[in-house]
Amino acid sequence: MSKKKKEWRAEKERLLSLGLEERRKEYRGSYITLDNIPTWRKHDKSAAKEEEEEPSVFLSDKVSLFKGDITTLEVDAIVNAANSSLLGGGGVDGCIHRAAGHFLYEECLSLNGCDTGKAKITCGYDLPAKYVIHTVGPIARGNVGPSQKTDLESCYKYSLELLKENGLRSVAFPCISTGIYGFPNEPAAEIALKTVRNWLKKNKAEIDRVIFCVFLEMDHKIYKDKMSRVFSADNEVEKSESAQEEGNTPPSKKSKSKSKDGEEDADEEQEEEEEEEGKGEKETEVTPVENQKDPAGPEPGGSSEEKETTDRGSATEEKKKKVPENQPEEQEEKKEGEKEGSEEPPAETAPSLNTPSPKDPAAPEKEEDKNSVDPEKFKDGSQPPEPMEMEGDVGESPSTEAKKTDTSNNDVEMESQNLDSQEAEPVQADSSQSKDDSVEQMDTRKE
Ligand SMILES: NC(=O)c1ccc[n+]([C@H]2O[C@H](COP(=O)([O-])OP(=O)(O)OC[C@H]3O[C@@H](n4cnc5c(N)ncnc54)[C@H](O)[C@@H]3O)[C@@H](O)[C@H]2O)c1
Repeated sequence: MSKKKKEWRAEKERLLSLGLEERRKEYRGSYITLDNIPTWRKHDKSAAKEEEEEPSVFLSDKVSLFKGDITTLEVDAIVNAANSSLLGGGGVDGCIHRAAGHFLYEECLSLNGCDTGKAKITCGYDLPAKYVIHTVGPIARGNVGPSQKTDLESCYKYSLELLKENGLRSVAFPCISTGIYGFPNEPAAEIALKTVRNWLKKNKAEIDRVIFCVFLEMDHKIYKDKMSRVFSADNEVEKSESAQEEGNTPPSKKSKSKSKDGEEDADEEQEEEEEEEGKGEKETEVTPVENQKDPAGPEPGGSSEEKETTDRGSATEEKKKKVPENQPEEQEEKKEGEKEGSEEPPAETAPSLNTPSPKDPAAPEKEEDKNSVDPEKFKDGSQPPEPMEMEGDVGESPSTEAKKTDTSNNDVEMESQNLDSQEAEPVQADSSQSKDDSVEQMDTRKE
């Protein structure tokens, strides 16, 4: 086994054996603990009078909206909006690779890429997150067809299933595909929220928190608006179902039609009702904990910010199944008549460049919302991840301008990687990479 392979594997094993406080000494930057990120329902409660704590049956107690840098979140896993090479790039992908350190790149190198709509898991290394789940969103370039929708939904589902399979309890998602891949923000948020809600309905006991981590003010507004409907505590499915079971709540005004769309119609009707109930403004203001580089570690019984989060070490220890190594997998047999959208993207025609994550090409500021990393927090001399230069949309830069509207993911991705290769010293092109190598960890475990 080469020295490099030994290094990342040894480092992964060492880090995953540490308890929470030990791990905190390894974080590169500041971090925000889970208990400092209020659940969506807590907002309602802070608006209304405090109710006594009771075990919540609400899905809105399982989700949060957070605006800021995903690399600061101390959760079991953060999701990376990666490209099919898994070898870094720009946007949130570049940010995560920079904050995690070079071991992340080394482990990703061993994964042999990832197909669109699928997901793979690695250690988080220098990140406050224990793991990184890398998923590859669809390239939409502003237009959304059925296959893009299916692929984006699949990113969330595969990531959540990987989380569950590895006994992890908290996860943060960025706005997958809405940056350089050009998936329109509003429909992407709709897909993200509904997919997570539908998954949570069936897996409530398996997870403590899903954080929607937005970076742009535009996404913050979209998610606030939609979450006030999709996860409004007054309209939780459990509450209405249990109330109806007790027979003390009339069925909703519009009976939930079980049309061929089944849940879809019911959800839409429920949303119309919720719409009439208005929208609440929800703000999430949390202050990151300065990185605990002090070998003495935080003072025992430190401020609430240093308060033990759910001790991920023990909680995860109890629940954790050993994170399976990413094993190369047999090429999935293509099933006859597979429905559109679940088609595997065509194998990459050209070799992918195993390019170390390039520095982000300077890109015009996309939104008034600046990088949410506040220099104040790093006055102790620790370095924040390099400020994210928002990447222009693929459509904005002539070199990656799609030549036709139905360019497949691979062409556009290759264009953006070519863009990279102009930036970074190209590594030996790995022409051996083929779709056969692409690995779906989750299916491995199912077998
Ligand atoms: N030159 C390149 O290869 C290149 C350039 C730019 C982006 N990328 C990246 O973009 C492709 C994926 O496109 P995408 O639209 O799914 O991802 P993306 O372009 O990273 O955008 C996804 C979302 O993440 C947001 N975001 C950016 N930084 C952070 C952060 N620190 N914390 C939380 N959210 C953040 C961003 O505002 C957007 O809403 C991949 O190739 C990936 O490498 C690559």
